[in-house]
Amino acid sequence: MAAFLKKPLKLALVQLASGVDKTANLTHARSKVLEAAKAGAGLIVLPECFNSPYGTAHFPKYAETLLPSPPTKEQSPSFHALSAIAAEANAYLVGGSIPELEPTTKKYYNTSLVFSPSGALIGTHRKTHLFDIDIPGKIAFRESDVLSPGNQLTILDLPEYGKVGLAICYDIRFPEAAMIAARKGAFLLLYPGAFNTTTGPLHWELLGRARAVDNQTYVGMCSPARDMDADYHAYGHSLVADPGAHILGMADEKETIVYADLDNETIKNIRSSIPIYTQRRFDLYPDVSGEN
Ligand SMILES: O=C(O)CCC(=O)C(=O)O
Repeated sequence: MAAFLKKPLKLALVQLASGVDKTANLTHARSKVLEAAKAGAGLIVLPECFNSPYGTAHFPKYAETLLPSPPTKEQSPSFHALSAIAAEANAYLVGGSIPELEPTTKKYYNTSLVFSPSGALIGTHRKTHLFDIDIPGKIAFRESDVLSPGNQLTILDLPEYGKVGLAICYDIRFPEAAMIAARKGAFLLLYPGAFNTTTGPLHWELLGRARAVDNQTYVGMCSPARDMDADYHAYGHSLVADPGAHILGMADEKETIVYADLDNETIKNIRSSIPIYTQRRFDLYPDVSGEN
């Protein structure tokens, strides 16, 4: 069986406590990422909207311009901060997400930026499924009032380790993209995400373990810490599930770093004991084969 994960990897999910001050948030993110790197993490993840409050009212105020790439420091302080932090940490860094303003179309996106240990941009993901829900009496949210959806699935290639599927928060509810990333050889599916105190207890862990068991890959979900002074209360509970859907580590709602050691053996073992990879009937469902 092919090695999906070329060598063991320590993953770190930084459940960051952020406030309204972007510069302070970036400085704080740096210290937590360096802490994770010092603990041996080779891949470090920040949450969705890690340097701003989460919410439609906040997206335009905090949006940065990323195109044409590379942006100037004035256009995107977060791009430059993340690049420098990745290089200083000497680790892969997933800059959870930031609100992005596309300068030509004037559209806003919820965009993740990924940097290599040398500080080079190696991938971006614009959230493809926007968080538009209405649970009467509980929570109504319409990202699409402000944001536009991205139109591409994202699979990162980390040369030393292997492939990682990347998507953002509500994207996790759509198993098709996860399945395609797994079929293309991803060992890990990563979701920076800010669930809330209604859907979080109901679905957060369930969805993480479901994507893991569907695909027999590792899954990492990285939330902001909960801020009761903010208008949106993130669920927290950043977690890592293994390819057998065991929880390797999970936070509560406070700021912390969740670590997990990932290896190829675990993927191989689960795939040989429950061999759904060789039992699939793509003749019955060719459109989810990942071959298209
Ligand atoms: O799917 C959910 O319940 C929450 C999603 C969310 O908070 C988001 O996409 O930002």
